[in-house]
Amino acid sequence: ALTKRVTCASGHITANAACCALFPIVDLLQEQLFDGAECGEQAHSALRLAFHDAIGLSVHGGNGGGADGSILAFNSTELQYHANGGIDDIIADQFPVFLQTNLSAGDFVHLAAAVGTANCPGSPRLEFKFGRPPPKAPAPDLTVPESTDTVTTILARFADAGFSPRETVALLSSHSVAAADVVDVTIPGTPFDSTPDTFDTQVFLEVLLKGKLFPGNGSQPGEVLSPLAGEMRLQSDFAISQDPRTACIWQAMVDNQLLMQIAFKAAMAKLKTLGQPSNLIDCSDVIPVPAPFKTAIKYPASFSKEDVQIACHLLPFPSIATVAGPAPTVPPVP
Ligand code: HEM
Ligand SMILES: [Ca+2]
Ligand SMILES: [Ca+2]
Repeated sequence: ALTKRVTCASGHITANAACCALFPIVDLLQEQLFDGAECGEQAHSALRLAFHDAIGLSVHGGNGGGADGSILAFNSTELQYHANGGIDDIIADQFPVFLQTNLSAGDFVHLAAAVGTANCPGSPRLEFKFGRPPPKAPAPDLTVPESTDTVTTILARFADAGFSPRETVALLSSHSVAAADVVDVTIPGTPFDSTPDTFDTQVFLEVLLKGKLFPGNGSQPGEVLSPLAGEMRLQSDFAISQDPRTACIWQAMVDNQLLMQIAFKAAMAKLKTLGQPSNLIDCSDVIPVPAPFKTAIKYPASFSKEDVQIACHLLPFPSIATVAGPAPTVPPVP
């Protein structure tokens, strides 16, 4: 089959001339938002922002415009919602960059998420579709799930936005490049796995390890015992890992980088276009190619299969090596 190719004035090659305008914006994002293509806090938060924007939609209608950038354009409303705690920082970082572009808020938020995620080694190269119209109104409150919610509530909210339990677990791969600032405000930047700068399956393993401690100021709402000093475990991640509706999907991700990449990429493609016109232009080739995850995941030092709270008995548990030495303390994301 013939693939259409356009060479932009800048020399970049893309599938559609309309995408040429995006290459300089990708460079702008890398320089001004992502500290020169890092998988750091801004990249993590740009991904979270895309989720909190897009999930504001119901397939039954009347619940917001989905992936429309409403969270950026109507931030004074949406930032008041409890579930958007901590989102103020990335809005403040993105807004001045957004104003230097002529993109719609939706295109900006979802381009930034794809570029930021690409900075994380091991991530799939996410799609980017171009041409979202400006958002019409803020999303209503209570569309974003919270870590205090039950699995039933969470799966019902995702289903209402069009996602199956399998897609929901796939989207939670994002917690491999993630940290919490507001779950326990005494320990900002506390990651959900020991490798928050790598998009690996470490989070699916570590959430299954026996909990021992709370990393900061005791037990907070939406937090449960973590296996490692310096690591935060969300109650919702743990509950989803143990629930019969999701446990085997969760466990299947452990040490299966390719499955995670394929499932996350597909679910994100859906998320990033929720509620948007079907005639968006495919500009996926403006997204940088992520570095590969070259090694294998390991148990953190001192852990082994003995410590895994296996909740799926239909699948064999993969055989995984252990890092040598004493149990680590996971450093915060700076
Ligand atoms: C059951 C659904 C989910 C719940 C309850 C949940 C909850 C949370 C919470 C409580 C935090 C920490 C916020 C803070 O204290 O600063 C967080 C961070 C994060 N979440 Fe989720 N989340 C869910 C699903 C998702 C999805 C679907 C995505 C993306 C596709 C996502 C991406 C992220 C990222 C990247 C961060 C880290 C942000 C940063 O490090 O700045 N989450 N999530
Ligand atoms: Ca929205
Ligand atoms: Ca990780």
